[in-house]
Amino acid sequence: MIEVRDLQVRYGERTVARVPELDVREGECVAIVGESGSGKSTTLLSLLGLTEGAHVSGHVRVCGVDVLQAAPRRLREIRGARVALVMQSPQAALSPATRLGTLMRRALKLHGVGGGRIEQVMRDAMETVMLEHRILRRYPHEISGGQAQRFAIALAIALGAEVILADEPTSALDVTVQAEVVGVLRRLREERGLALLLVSHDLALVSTIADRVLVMKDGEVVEAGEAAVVLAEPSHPYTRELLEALP
Ligand SMILES: Nc1ncnc2c1ncn2[C@@H]1O[C@H](COP(=O)(O)OP(=O)(O)OP(=O)(O)O)[C@@H](O)[C@H]1O
Repeated sequence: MIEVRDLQVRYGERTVARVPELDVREGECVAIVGESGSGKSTTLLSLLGLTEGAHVSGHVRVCGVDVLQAAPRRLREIRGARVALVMQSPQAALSPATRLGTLMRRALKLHGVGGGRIEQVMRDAMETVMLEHRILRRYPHEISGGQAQRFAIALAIALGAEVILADEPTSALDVTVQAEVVGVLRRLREERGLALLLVSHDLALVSTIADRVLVMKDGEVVEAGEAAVVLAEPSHPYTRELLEALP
């Protein structure tokens, strides 16, 4: 679903991310970890051609689309519908004066889901993320951070996403709510075969969900491999440092 080779993202003269190789297949979860400023978000955004003002080179294929060569129209087709971006605080991205149900209905219409099917698709998506249907009548400021995160995931599912790119999806949430959101993501990849690329600085979270891990520092991948191996026997001093910093 995601295939990256020799990705390089530059802002002016400065290279902020270099990723030699990154693959995420159906039903897999790969995590990118590293401290603030290490290039994690830049890498994630470059997969959808969203690094405005950057010079991006290499090979990036997402859901069969050659992202760095594709026409804007082709990129818009995968953004949102086939590839969903889930950010740290989705509430900020939701229109404050629009009820959640209206917002989801509009998104579905925009992506061509037929009128008769819309209500059923919405019901199924809300059920999948374990949100009560009545939440759809609320405005974004009337829901909690965990509910907003699950709503963002529900929207992705309703639109038929095959890939979820999640940037620190749980870092604004308290521990029990984090576990709920992670549970939803885990189920989606197991039951629906969604591919999940997760950016996080939280190694405890990563260890519970990721198959593979890329560790980034100063824009470079310093270590990559099976999550269980990297987290149990880190070979790079920086990964050891990250692990030692765990509470
Ligand atoms: N639009 C931009 N113009 C110039 N530099 C940028 C731009 N966006 C990001 N950068 C730089 O790229 C580097 C990597 O940033 P990035 O946001 O990818 O890091 P990160 O690992 O995701 O950090 P965080 O966890 O804080 O989000 C940073 O030094 C940042 O200043």
